Amino acid sequence: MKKAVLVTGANSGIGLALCERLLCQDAEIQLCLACRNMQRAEAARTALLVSHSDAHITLLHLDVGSVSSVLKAAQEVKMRYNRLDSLYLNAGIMPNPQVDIKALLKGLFSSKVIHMFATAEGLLTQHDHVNSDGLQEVFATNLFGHFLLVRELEPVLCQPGHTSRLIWTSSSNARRTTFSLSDIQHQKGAEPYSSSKYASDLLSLALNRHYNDQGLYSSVVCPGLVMTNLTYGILPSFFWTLIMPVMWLIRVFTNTFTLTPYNGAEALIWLFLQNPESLDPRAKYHSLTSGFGNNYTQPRKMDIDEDMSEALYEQLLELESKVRKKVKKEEEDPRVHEQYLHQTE
Ligand SMILES: NC(=O)C1=CN([C@@H]2O[C@H](COP(=O)(O)OP(=O)(O)OC[C@H]3O[C@@H](n4cnc5c(N)ncnc54)[C@H](OP(=O)(O)O)[C@@H]3O)[C@@H](O)[C@H]2O)C=CC1
Ligand SMILES: CC(C)CCC[C@@H](C)[C@H]1CC[C@H]2C3=C(CC[C@]12C)[C@@]1(C)CCC(=O)C[C@@H]1CC3
Repeated sequence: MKKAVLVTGANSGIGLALCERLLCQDAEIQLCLACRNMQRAEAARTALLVSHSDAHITLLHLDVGSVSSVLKAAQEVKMRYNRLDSLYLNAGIMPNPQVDIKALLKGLFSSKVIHMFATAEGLLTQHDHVNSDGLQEVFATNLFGHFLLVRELEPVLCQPGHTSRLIWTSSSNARRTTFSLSDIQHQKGAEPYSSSKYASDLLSLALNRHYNDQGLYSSVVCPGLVMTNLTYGILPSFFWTLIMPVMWLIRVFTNTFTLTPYNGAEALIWLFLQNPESLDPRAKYHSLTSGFGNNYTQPRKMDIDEDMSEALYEQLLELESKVRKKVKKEEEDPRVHEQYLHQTE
């Protein structure tokens, strides 16, 4: 039976490299690229077909940061597939990032320099905003849209007698101190990216608790520091190219500077090849690249606890029920959405 695999944010960076590597692993898979921009999705499909001309690759329009788009895309997936074997929750954003140069210089001369390069702790802030659903954009894209997608796809992910897997692209930037159960959308702080990634670590644990008995398993991955559109939004690409030799040197000490999307996709591919039942729900699987350029995957325990993950899960269920009610009302009377937008302004 051909495996069906769906990848969100598949048109560039780690998502696209993952698709390429999945096709190298198993040329028979039915691969679905779920993207918000269909032109970029088509370009990615064309690029993949150059090296895998017989591959079965379909496109799906999905803006994971929009509730209505997620619901529509999920309907489409349920029509196309009886079962999904793997769902990669990879799409992600880091809007308006700012590097704290002072903290970077200070960190360079401290004993925590390696930790700083591996996690970016204390180095990065972002400016987030409210989207048209009235949600914080980073939370909506990196976490909530994906949560809603999983919930909607339950019938194709939880098939009797089969196991399916969810694989979240999290980050080493995920930090407990940036996340709060009293502000899960991170409306108040300046580190929405870190908060959303920490929330995905917590959510993965909760999903395992609630869905393992239905054959659905969830894991989280850290791809390391990878040169993609996301990192080119932090510093311009010419700067990264200029300091590439410095980064190769840093890689000798941390192994987390995977640098290329191919290397960054290592743990995502490794998980695809494992029996999901054998995986540790409390581990984050890191893509690592040695100083000699060899790739490997390493599980590391996450700083998460069951109570916090359950509390987040309950809040997400509540929010899900609210947005579903709103969508239903809007379907009945489109003016409700306009009123709602005025209220959130
Ligand atoms: N690069 C790095 O160093 C690291 C990245 N990550 C994570 O890896 C994942 C992939 O990012 P990366 O490859 O680096 O960056 P890219 O910007 O190259 O890829 C992000 C992908 O997500 C898509 N995307 C963004 N917003 C949406 C949306 N609303 N709906 C659908 N798709 C969307 C983008 O589409 P579009 O082209 O239309 O913008 C793009 O395809 C992210 O979750 C990121 O947080 C984690 C750790 C380190
Ligand atoms: C000499 C250079 C290596 C200086 C670069 C300093 C910083 C811009 C980077 C150091 C650690 C990096 C990092 C990320 C972004 C760029 C750095 C802050 C991420 C936050 C990118 C997205 C992630 O999910 C995790 C990365 C951790 C490390």
